[in-house]
Amino acid sequence: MEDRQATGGATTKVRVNGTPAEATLSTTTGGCPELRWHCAGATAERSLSLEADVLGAVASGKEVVVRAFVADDAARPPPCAKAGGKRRRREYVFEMADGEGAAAAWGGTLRGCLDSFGRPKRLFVLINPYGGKRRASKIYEAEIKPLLEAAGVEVTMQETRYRGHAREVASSLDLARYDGIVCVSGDGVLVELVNGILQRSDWEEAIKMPIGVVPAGTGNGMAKSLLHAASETCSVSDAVFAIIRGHKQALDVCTIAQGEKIVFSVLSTTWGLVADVDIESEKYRWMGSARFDFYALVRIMNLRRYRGSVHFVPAPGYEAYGDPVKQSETPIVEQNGESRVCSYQGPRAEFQGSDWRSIDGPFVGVCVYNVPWAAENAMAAPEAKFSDGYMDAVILKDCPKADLLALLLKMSDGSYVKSPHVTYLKVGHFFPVNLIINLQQFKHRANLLPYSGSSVEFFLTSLTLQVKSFRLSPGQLVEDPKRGGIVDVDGEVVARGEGTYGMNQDQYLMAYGPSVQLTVHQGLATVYRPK
Ligand SMILES: Nc1ncnc2c1ncn2[C@@H]1O[C@H](COP(=O)(O)OP(=O)(O)OP(=O)(O)O)[C@@H](O)[C@H]1O
Repeated sequence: MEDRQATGGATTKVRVNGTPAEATLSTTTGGCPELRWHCAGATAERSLSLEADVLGAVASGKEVVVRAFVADDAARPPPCAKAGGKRRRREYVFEMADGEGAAAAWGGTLRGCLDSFGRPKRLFVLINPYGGKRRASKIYEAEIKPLLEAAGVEVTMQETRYRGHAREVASSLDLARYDGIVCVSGDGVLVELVNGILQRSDWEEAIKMPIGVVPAGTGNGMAKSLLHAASETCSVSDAVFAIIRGHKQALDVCTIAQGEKIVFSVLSTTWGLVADVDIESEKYRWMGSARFDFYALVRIMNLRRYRGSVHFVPAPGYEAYGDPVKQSETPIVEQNGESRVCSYQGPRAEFQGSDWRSIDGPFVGVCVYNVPWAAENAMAAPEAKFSDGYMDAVILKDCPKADLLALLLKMSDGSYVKSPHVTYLKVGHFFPVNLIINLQQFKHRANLLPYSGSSVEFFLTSLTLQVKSFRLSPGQLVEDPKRGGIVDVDGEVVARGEGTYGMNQDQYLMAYGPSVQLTVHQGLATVYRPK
């Protein structure tokens, strides 16, 4: 009888938080299990979707405690009503009129249901206490830990102690002990994590580990992109709830290589205005995310234009952009990672025979994006998709300052890409497997490009060897030919020219000059998404 009630949706007498009610636990309603109850004297029925509203449940004696995370406490029509607004934790205590046996049956059914959703049970949580306004540890204690505890998730927590620590941890973590890894940070720790995983000898298995991002940094572009795509707010609690629910999303990973030097990217590669703002605004970190707006204004008022050119193989539908490149000038690039077999080296790619197009500078900036949001308040690439195997390129040529200021104001909803000053395209092409790319030959050709003593090249490939390519040949400032720019990958400087801010502070991974090759591996990584 009790079992039938639990699984078949029959109604049973209960007290809900002390109020007499009739309740139904239905696990069969259109594949969307739910808990409904009608309190005596109430006009409306209440309901909880186990998948979308419930964190966890425990039975004890005659009671079943259901821990929920819901938008409001008002009645919502079943089944599986969509919650809206800010979610809060609620606890509902169901005291079963039929006693302990009924409570145990409900408890078992609820746990069985929640288990069937494939939610993570053991998480490794990385916290960057230095990121953003340096509040990540407090946010963890106040907002994240209580939600994970309510969901019964076993947590191993580690604070990052220095730059590069997340990468080190990811490169040696015993992944068999966890169902997922969570970054409580900005995008920087996420990128380090992906890089650390891909440098492991077991990278092929390791990169399947789902990664969660909780916004606690300055930029938070990945968290915003994931939450916005599901019409959720970019809040800590919504991000944590998404991780608890355990839905997954494939994510493209770009490999950027210069000879033996390799870095992996999940967000963006930028050169010119955006890179300058990202890197040079570091000195205003205390402002929080306002530093980007403030410093963008400074840079627009003192606008820099960079000589250079871009070459690309357009995705279907974007073939009309730029000028055709003669077949004889098409770059041929070689990639040979076979000598280094112990970590991920990026997919093989070939671009021979592609219909290359080109755009010549000077440029205010050139950006290539993997996800729509570059930061919480900047929708840089509105058409970008998480795992389409394409990169979205935004090219900004010379533009009056007043128009640039207007564009800045339109960054928040992505409408800036409609400006006549902005060229927005997807770059891509399809190629067969097993290709050989002659990097040396390409380097030679790069020297023939206008303005380019230097050349940076991006090649984008998918797992199924859909190949997309974009070549950037960054040159010197128009206003100061002795001064170069910055090539920024996911917020880190990978190459910088002479005379740039912060020059000589660090060893940079790549030289501002020789070719860099970028490939996209379609859907290589996995992230938690809201639904
Ligand atoms: N304890 C620490 N001390 C100093 N730096 C750290 C520490 N832990 C992590 N980092 C570094 O902080 C950098 C920024 O991290 P994160 O992205 O989480 O924050 P953020 O505020 O969004 O930063 P950014 O604005 O650079 O994106 C990362 O490159 C990371 O390596």
